[in-house]
Amino acid sequence: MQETVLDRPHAGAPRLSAVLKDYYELTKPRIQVLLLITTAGAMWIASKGHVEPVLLLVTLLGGTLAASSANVFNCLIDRDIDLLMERTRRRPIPAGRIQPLQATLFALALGAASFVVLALFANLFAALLAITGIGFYVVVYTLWLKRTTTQNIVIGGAAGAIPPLVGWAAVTGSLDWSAWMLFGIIFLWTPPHFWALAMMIREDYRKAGVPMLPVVVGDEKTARWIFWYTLALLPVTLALYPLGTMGWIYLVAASGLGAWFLAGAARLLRVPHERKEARALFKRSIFYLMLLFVAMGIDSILLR
Ligand code: HEM
Ligand SMILES: CC(C)=CCC/C(C)=C/CC/C(C)=C/COP(=O)(O)OP(=O)(O)O
Repeated sequence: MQETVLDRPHAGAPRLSAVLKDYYELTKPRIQVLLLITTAGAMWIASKGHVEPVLLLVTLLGGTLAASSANVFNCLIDRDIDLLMERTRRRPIPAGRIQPLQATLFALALGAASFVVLALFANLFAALLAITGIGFYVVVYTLWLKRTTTQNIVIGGAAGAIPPLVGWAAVTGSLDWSAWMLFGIIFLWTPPHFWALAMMIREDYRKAGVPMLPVVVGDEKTARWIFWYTLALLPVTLALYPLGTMGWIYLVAASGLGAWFLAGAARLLRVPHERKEARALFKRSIFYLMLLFVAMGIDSILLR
């Protein structure tokens, strides 16, 4: 039987809660949790375990607003390819629930709010770093590299590595070697994180014409690159101990977690066509980074 408007009393005007949910969804909230953990971890290290609670809260708020702005711009620019992919076609803009103009205004407002919050309550340097993160993710990754090269996420991944710099700068007003090591950790972590996901949904990217590595070079070569990046990541994580940034608690955690992550990459190397194994590594990448930064926080609280 044909459904009528009477069957759906709110069909004409969407409920406010549904509209708010759509705007919330545009900010890609699930990714933000890990971005916040990396920002907070950096703040704990930079303050040697004594982070000021108000500064922590305003920096996390400013960081969330910045990442939200970046993600809304990404949803806006990528609405054509998002419509072609199963994973993303129900997002608010391709599904027609939010108009491009509304999304543009929302993204601009979020970016401006992040700048004001960080500049007023943390410092100008942190605010400028967050704006750089938005600019890099939107212009360098989304507008330029994503559709043109298999190295899109290697270079574009630098944007995702900026949140710990924001956290560090909020505490100290500057950046030192330790801060750049945190940047390096996320930079090297991003290819295994993302290529595992891209292997899972390679056909989606092929359909949308996005040159993600598995689409262009296949599963075997991608699994090899994942393994090499994971291997390169481990010495960088461990270097925080001899550099004196972190203590033995972190060293033990980083060694164990590193071995676990590398074992996952090695398993995928053996069965590169197994979607299940790629999914397992993608999940492992998220737990890995989360626990690594939690270990940094615990180490700085207990040993400093
Ligand atoms: C250029 C760099 C990156 C790319 C291309 C990338 C790509 C992706 C994609 C496409 C997804 C699936 C998202 C979805 O379906 O909603 C995802 C999930 C995720 N990403 Fe990344 N990512 C990058 C960097 C990062 C960074 C730096 C973090 C945090 C530190 C991060 C954290 C996450 C988390 C937590 C999820 C899982 C979300 C869920 O639970 O569904 N990603 N990533
Ligand atoms: C300091 C600051 C504001 C930094 C920005 C950090 C940031 C927003 C990182 C996000 C990384 C990410 C999820 C990329 C996915 O993009 P995609 O277009 O490949 O994903 P999609 O296919 O799910 O849209």
